Amino acid sequence: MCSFRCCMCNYFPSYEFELSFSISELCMGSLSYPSSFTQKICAESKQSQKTSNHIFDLRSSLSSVKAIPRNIGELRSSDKGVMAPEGKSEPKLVFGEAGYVLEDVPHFVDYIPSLPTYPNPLQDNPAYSVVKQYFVNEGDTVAQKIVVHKSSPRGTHFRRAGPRQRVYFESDEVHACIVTCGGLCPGLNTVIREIVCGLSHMYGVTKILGIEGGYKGFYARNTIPLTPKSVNDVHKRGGTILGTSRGGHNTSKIVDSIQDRGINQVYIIGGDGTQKGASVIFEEIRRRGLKVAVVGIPKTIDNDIAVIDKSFGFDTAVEEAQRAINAAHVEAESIENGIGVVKLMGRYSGFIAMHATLASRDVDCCLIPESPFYLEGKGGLFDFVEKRLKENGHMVLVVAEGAGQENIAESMRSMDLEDASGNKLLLDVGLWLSQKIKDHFSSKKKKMTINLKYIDPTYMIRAVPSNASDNVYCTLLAHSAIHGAMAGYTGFTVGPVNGRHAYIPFYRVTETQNKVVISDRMWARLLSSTNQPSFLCQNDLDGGAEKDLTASESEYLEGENCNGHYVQSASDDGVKSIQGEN
Ligand SMILES: Nc1ncnc2c1ncn2[C@@H]1O[C@H](COP(=O)(O)OP(=O)(O)OP(=O)(O)O)[C@@H](O)[C@H]1O
Ligand SMILES: O=P(O)(O)OC[C@H]1O[C@](O)(CO)[C@@H](O)[C@@H]1O
Ligand SMILES: [Mg+2]
Repeated sequence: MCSFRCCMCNYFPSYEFELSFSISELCMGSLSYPSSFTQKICAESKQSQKTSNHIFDLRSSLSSVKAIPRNIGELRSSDKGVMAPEGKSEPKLVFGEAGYVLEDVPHFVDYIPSLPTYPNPLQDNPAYSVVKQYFVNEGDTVAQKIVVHKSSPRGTHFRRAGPRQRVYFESDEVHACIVTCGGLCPGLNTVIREIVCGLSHMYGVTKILGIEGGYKGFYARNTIPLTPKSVNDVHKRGGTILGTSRGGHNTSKIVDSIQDRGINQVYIIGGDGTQKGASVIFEEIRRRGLKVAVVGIPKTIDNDIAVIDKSFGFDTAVEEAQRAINAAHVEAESIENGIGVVKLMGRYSGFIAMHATLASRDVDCCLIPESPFYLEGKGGLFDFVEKRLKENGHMVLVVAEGAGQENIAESMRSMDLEDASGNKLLLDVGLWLSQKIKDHFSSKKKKMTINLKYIDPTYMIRAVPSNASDNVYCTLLAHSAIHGAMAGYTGFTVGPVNGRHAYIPFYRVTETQNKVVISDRMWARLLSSTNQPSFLCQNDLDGGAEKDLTASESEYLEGENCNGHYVQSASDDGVKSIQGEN
């Protein structure tokens, strides 16, 4: 016998359901396929003249599932979770009323039946026991889209992050590890610190290992024991105390190492590549049937991770960029026809450059990868530089490192090199642009004296410690990650969606990258603040036909998004769903 509560309306049947289905149906099909188990339950509720269309969340009643007198030993190997034919687990979708969809994250019970649960030790923690309703309701979900119309479907939701009433680990059973991968980012040490302190102070965990040097550290480097004492002031330092790397993701060696060391919670901090790696590790762990939670904490200075509002360290980087822009401005305005050029990070997206420009107000022109630009001719960059110099006597130009890569490749031999993770190595747009501007103004035709200073603070803006607001954000991320792992969730990335922390399945944050949408209001704000040309209609300005946009150019023009970025939805119709707020 087992009882359920509807996760939409809290409907709680006054009778208990006879469990006429097998435990494998329960563990496999129910949450993923509403057409199977959920409908079965709804049919039961109809029979008893109760309201229909309830969505029953089995998690809330899994402790009672344990008590079902069916033998777990009956499980066949095919019962170990919902696996797609190629061995990859399928998305867990729960459908509700009015177009509600929950894109749920995996849970141990999906592939390990009959796990015991324990009361959450937080209920006895003096710091938390005073908090009214500290535990989140099992059915709480976070909407991906918050700007809606009367008739809009309710749309995609993610499971709300936070502590649960019951946990799937006893404190002394937990053996956690933390690894940092990819490039540096302000706040890495804060996240490490808060995972260690959170596990220790909230859940009484004592065994926490740091994996040195990124993914390859699992099988090729030493580990460091981490304690609240050893990480006490690491948040004051930039970088990562664990070290990081690119490349070296050997799934079976990594999972062997996890298994051999008896690790059962893996916290993986990194960008899109890292989250892809974490997803593969999760799949292998699930295939082996291990009770190991794999949790991703999204990190990237570029702020291009899909679904989440913002990545940690981004604010710090934008703030640090102000120092370089200020220096460029001081240099430029102190000399006749002074031009300050500042290169900022942003491999495929221009968020840092866009925000740093908007924050500064000293910038005359911002160039980003999403907005192609041209140098010569009417409406081109040279024209604009000359105009600004004539108007103001100086100018500041901010360029994201990924901008204008096609222009550079056209004028010099591109070598198409990649780093160890397969990311394209960029040509130095700052140097190239500075040289082009110098050449243009010193040409016989122009003969205009300019004084150009090129500042390249790219690594400086990501090597600093995180600022106060990023520190708070890192704490929330770490805590949400811990609560999720303790509650038995796995295979997820944690992050804020419209301000609420949520558990997001790996595939949603890795299937696409956020980009600045140049037809959006945020980019329009930048254009109106700098009063720079949009560089979109060279042919128009030259009196020719409208410029044919390439596929990638038109992608950046699609949709309206007030935060200036798009997220491609996983919906079948392929329509881009826009997240953001005014
Ligand atoms: N598709 C993938 N499958 C498995 N592992 C991957 C994949 N892509 C990247 N990785 C691994 O993830 C780690 C980090 O990847 P990458 O160097 O691309 O940085 P990132 O996490 O994207 O961070 P950032 O680019 O913001 O610095 C590397 O060790 C790399 O081998
Ligand atoms: O650390 P590396 O390998 O030099 O890579 C630099 C890249 O990493 C990032 O900081 C994050 O992806 C990018 O902005 C930059 O292009
Ligand atoms: Mg990356």
